[in-house]
Amino acid sequence: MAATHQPPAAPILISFKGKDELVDSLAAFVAKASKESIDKRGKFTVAISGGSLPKLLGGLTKDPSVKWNKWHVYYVDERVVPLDHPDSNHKACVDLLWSKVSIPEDQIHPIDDNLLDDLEELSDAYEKELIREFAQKDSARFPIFDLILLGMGPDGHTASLFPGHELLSECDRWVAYLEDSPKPPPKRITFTYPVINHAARIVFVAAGGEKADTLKTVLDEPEAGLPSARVKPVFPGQLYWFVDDAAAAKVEFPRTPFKL
Ligand SMILES: O=C(O)[C@H](O)[C@@H](O)[C@H](O)[C@H](O)COP(=O)(O)O
Repeated sequence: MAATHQPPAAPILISFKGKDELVDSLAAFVAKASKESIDKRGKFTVAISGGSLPKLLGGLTKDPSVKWNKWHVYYVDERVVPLDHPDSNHKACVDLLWSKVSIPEDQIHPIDDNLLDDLEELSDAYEKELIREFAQKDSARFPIFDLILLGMGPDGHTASLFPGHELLSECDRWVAYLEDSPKPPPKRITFTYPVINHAARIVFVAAGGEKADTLKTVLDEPEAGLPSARVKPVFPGQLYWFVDDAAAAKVEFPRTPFKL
């Protein structure tokens, strides 16, 4: 189809004075994305990474307009630990987000923590969760999430896709595993680039001066190929960067004013 041959749209960089402004605007953006999807298709499919992201999404839980019962939630990457372990991304999201809102339990999709001893099975099982949600109604080769939310590590990694790792070139699987993550814990599963890049909207969220050098490299020198710079939405998807001024301090890439 002609549409898929279009080059990816340029990222949209939005920088906020401080974290509070970032949190409020991110909440408003996600609430709007959720409303648009629910109005159009009756549901909102979203995938979330770990790290500081669940906390930065906290503003959403105060928005009474969000129809949580239409949300279908997945994890972009997950640490291979029990679901009640302090390192679990699911646990962080439950504690900071899902325990405060009313998403039906069967619409929140954590990893199967009966399979922690077999990473191949664990990642296959998670891939099957995605197939159940996405593959029945259309024969698309990859899932198309309404929204994927990502963080970025100081080495430029995103999800559990790390610099120099062989998973950077994984193009067939939807969900892959690794046992050698440089960021602890070492065992993780992760969406691959094709899944991330097929989302309708991809939003990176990064705050704090310790991300300034990496953000500059990702946005001003994408050819350096850091994992976060390899996130390039397939047309007509759109990539956004929601950052604070501290993270954007060194970036020359043009900012776009925030508007809903
Ligand atoms: O589970 C994880 O470790 C991640 O999904 C990872 O990719 C994270 O999003 C970044 O490392 C940013 O983490 P911070 O937001 O905490 O810097």
